[in-house]
Amino acid sequence: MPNAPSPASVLVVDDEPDLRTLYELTLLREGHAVVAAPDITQAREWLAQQRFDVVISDMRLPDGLGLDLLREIGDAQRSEKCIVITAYGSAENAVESLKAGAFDYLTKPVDLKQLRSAVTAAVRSLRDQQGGALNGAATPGLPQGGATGDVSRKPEAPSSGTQSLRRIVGNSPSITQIKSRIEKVASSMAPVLILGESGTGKELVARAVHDCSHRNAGPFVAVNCGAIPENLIEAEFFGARKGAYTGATADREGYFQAARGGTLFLDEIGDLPLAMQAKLLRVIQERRVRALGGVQEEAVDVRLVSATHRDLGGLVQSGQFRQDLFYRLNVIGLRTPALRERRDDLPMLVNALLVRLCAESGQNVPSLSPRVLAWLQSRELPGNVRELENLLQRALALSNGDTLEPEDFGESDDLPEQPTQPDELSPTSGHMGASTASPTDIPPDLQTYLDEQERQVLLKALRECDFNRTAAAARLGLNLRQMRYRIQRLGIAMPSDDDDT
Ligand SMILES: Nc1ncnc2c1ncn2[C@@H]1O[C@H](COP(=O)(O)OP(=O)(O)OP(=O)(O)O)[C@@H](O)[C@H]1O
Repeated sequence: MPNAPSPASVLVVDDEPDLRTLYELTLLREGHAVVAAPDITQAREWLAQQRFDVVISDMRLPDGLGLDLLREIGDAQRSEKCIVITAYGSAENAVESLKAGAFDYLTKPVDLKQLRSAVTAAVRSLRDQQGGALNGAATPGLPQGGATGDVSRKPEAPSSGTQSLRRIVGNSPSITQIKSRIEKVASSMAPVLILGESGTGKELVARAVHDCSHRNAGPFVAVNCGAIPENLIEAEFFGARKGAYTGATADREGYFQAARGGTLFLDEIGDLPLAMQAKLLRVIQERRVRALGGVQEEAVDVRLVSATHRDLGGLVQSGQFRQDLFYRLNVIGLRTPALRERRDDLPMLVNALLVRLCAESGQNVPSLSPRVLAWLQSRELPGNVRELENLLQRALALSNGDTLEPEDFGESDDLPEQPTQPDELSPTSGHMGASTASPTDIPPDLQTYLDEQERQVLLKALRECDFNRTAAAARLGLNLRQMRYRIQRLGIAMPSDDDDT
């Protein structure tokens, strides 16, 4: 991605006069307007007078920590993007700064190229949040003394980000929460670790983090750490020079180089061999990589997002995963919920997956027999959304009508009995029409609509009572006989015929 810097106002805080001058000159040469302070007290004075785009602060200052300044800026809900400079090897400070809201950190001795690109990235992120408008404070020539707009508003995701977030289907609190976390954390450089069972959408979330960030015009490189042969892993990650190993007939880039200016998604990070974990840690600490067989190191400008379905904390305990790497990767933690934790999202997910699958295969979207939904609701689906997607794909392939029936799923053993009541949604009502119709819509078939509502309520009660009919009946103010009758009439599949399973 081209790094054309947009002029910005920068405050540099460092107690070493030579370094201060070096940073100032470097940034002035980029066209930024720079002021400098030797300590926190003077930095506060500058901040009281005007708003900056970026604040670069050393961690250790004569009258306090750069982290304190960072926290003050955060507490005051100011818009400045902060970059903290930490001593080499002080991983804790860097992680703490990112957790406290720093946009990025640099390690001493500061590489000037990295300084320039960190500032450019910070300015771009700020401009994205401000809707791309270069306002008054962005113009060099300080002081401005004015506000740069409403800093407390939520950063708005760029349009690719909005689309990416829309792809994460669901209305349950856990999904709403993860989407708003993605928007919040996207703008910084802090590493993100996504934990969740297989098929819960970890890659979707990783992509949304990238698409919502100012790096979205850069590449998103996804790597499955468990799928690379151990002897090739270093070359795959860091690149290799010609002749570095048998078969390396030309220089080649690694994932880190390919993701330059963008995001590197390390999927199944729990499967990374220990030797490679040490090398990855070094790259994160030093922000530089050296290709296999290469002499020179090169700076990397990559945001890391990792994911695993494994219990990473447990792997740390058993010595299979380095604690220091875990700490580095887990600056921001996100958790994708299992499908069983958000059963109410199932109709919406089925709907969205059917639309997507049919669009991909050029099919018309079929209607869905309500028995299908009841059947799906009663299944455990340990493979989560991916399993649901596979089931629907198979049903689409097997079905030869306009309506998907449980029989199309090819697993007749545990299918509910065909109810005697007409329970099919008319194709004109659209698939899922009855279950998703809002109460203010007039349903095309009142009985079907009411049955579907009743089915949803019964299923919810049954699930909450672990499919114990007696308990679920009590919750609903019914007796057991009434409950059994309704279960049978609505064709709800139960895990067992026993009343008190
Ligand atoms: N919330 C969701 N909304 C829509 N589709 C989803 C959602 N979650 C997952 N999917 C779909 O399910 C499939 C699996 O998702 P994804 O690959 O992101 O899961 P994962 O957690 O990374 O799985 P694994 O751990 O096995 O790699 C994809 O086709 C994805 O589009």
